Amino acid sequence: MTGQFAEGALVGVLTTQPLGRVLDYRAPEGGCALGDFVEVPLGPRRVLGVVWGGPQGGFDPAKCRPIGRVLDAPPMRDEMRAFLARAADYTLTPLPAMLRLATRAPGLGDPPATRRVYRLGGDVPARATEARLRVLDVLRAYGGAAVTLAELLAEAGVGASVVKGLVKTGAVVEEDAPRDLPYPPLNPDRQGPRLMGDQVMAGDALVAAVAMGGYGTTLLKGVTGSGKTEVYLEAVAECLRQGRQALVLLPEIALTAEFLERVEVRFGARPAEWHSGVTMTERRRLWQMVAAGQAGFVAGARSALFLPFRDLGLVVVDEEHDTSYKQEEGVLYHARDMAVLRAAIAGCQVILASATPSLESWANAEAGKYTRLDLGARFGVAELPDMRAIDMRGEKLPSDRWISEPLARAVDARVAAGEQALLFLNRRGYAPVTICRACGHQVGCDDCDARMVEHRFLKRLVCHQCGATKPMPLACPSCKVEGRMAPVGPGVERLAEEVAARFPTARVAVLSSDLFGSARALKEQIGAIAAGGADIIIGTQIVAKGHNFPLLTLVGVIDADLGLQGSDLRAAERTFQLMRQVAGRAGRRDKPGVALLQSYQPEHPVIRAILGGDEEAFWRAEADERRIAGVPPYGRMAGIILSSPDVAQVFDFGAELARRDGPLRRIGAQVFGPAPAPIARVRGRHRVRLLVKADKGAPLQAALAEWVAQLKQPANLRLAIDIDPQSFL
Ligand SMILES: Nc1ncnc2c1ncn2[C@@H]1O[C@H](COP(=O)(O)OP(=O)(O)OP(=O)(O)O)[C@@H](O)[C@H]1O
Ligand SMILES: [Zn+2]
Repeated sequence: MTGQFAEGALVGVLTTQPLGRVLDYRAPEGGCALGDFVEVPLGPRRVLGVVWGGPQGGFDPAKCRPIGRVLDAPPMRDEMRAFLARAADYTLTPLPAMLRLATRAPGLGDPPATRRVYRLGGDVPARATEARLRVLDVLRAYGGAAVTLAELLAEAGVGASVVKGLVKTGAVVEEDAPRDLPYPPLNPDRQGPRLMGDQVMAGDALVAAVAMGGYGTTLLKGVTGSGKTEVYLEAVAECLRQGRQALVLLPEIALTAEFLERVEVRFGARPAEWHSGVTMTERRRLWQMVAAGQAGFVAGARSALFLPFRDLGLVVVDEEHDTSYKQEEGVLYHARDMAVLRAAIAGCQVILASATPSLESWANAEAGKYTRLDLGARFGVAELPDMRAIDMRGEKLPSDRWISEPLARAVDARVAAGEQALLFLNRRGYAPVTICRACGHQVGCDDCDARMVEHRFLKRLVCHQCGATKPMPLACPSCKVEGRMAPVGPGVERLAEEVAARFPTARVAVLSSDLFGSARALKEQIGAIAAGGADIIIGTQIVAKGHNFPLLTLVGVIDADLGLQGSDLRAAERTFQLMRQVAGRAGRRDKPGVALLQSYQPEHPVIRAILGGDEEAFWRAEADERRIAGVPPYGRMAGIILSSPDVAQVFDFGAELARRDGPLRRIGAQVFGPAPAPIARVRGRHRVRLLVKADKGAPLQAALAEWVAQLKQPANLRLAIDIDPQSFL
């Protein structure tokens, strides 16, 4: 049988250690097979690996050590190995780093067993100390889910004795639960909402594609509130009927309960969840069940793409334009692109859903590579919001106020009518800049080339680059004059002050990722707002991401010009997407909605396009510009980010790279730079960027690999290659 290695035979093992190559070992007693998860000795340690193929050679066979043991986990399938290898090639990532993404669950090889877990009991403790209440709060937040002691202690911030005390009183139940229970099955044949209008045709087309099997990508473009979710859930239903597995990627799965609830209504059970907020116990269970084919439907963050599906039949990338699909640290990959790659290898369907697709996907549909389905109207009686600009040049606001009179009056009217208004400002914290009124000094981060942002809620200044914080200085750090430090510009916290003063009787909620201790708390707040728990919502971009606030009828954008500054090639596209998404939160039920955009340049072509609503015209114009400039999606790019504590070294290395551009020139590619990165220093490391541009068909990765391999990197210099960069910071 292929893939079987008899005891003592040489085999190649890929480990998760950063060694850059596959190592040879001897098959253990009983032999091993291709794809087996194994534990191998590496120096004094034992590390996780996968049997990757035959021996690599180049080692003294006499010195090859035997594999420690074959783990009791379903072997990695050929398809997954091919996916990791292709993704590694595409992103120029070493394979061990890819394998780490695919093994992010604890205790992979542990035999099925029980573990001690804790959950809420019935009794109320007689003595309710603050620590005890915290424990109960955490357990309540997890609903019925069981939690390990370590997780419980960490989340509640208490000692083990507190939990043990609660177990004695009966308020907390301690039990041995079997690990890795299968997920409740979903019933695809339950009656879902009946599709209407355009939805019928789109749903039928998607169901047919899934039923036929094989690879294909569909761009499901539907205006906000058109029911894209209901439509793609029909494709999920068909996938489940076929007995295959479906994966839905969502940008903020940790934040929204609504999606899970809708799935439960449709299929009678919730999907399995995979994201950073999921407990380790649940992660392990999900990983195992996905591999065993006993989790039919997974809803997850981008990293769910690396789960070991046994029979993947459908991948949905919801809000496919969302910038969070690009991982900007560690392995630099775009989940949308990797979803398409994975599906092509697995032979399954992909649905990219959005009201405002990325230009990449739009162009792929234009070129006929993707099928395109359109939902042109909102579901039911709901209509798209009326969008208008408020010309801020005529408003003459004092420097510490940001809400214009027309917007304030509109808010008043909505609140008086018992409806909700959303004020959108994409800036966390209280004020983006703290300045000394005596000397003009702006408070910066000690380790980064960035200004510190005041967060009044935290009572600290925070660096949004490295996370460092410091107290607000009383005296200016530069001129030492006291009492003259002042905030400049608005963040959501400062806007909340203005709102409280201007609308004293309204109930105000601020939604910003940093104002909540956990994703769970933020999720609860979003649910409470949807249920009518606030009159005025102030939010950063997290409110733009696919939430349904049924009572919301007015969206006010505080600064519609914010994203238009800067030279990012996607500035226009991003602003267009964000504005139309935020506006799309208004008027999703029976009452019509309005979106008011405060702008100092209402005649700017992008603002005009946003208001005009002719989306196809906008994409066509944007596409033409990019085509002429030869930039993505009509040309290829790679960003090279060099960083080092030594500023001269990093510039010298960059200059040397630029000089030795032979491998790039051979494929007709050009290199620009080196230039200081827009954020020229982070965590004490100086950052320099180069940009490589090539024609669409050019073999960019191979040339890049050859190019950077010409130079030996100094030990303290880091080089990252960002294929198809989304960020240029
Ligand atoms: N066929 C239908 N029957 C009943 N309700 C529907 C139907 N289609 C859509 N809806 C409802 O309309 C609302 C909007 O649908 P949905 O959230 O799927 O839209 P969307 O296109 O994903 O919007 P967005 O892009 O703004 O996130 C939801 O409350 C949904 O339950
Ligand atoms: Zn910093």
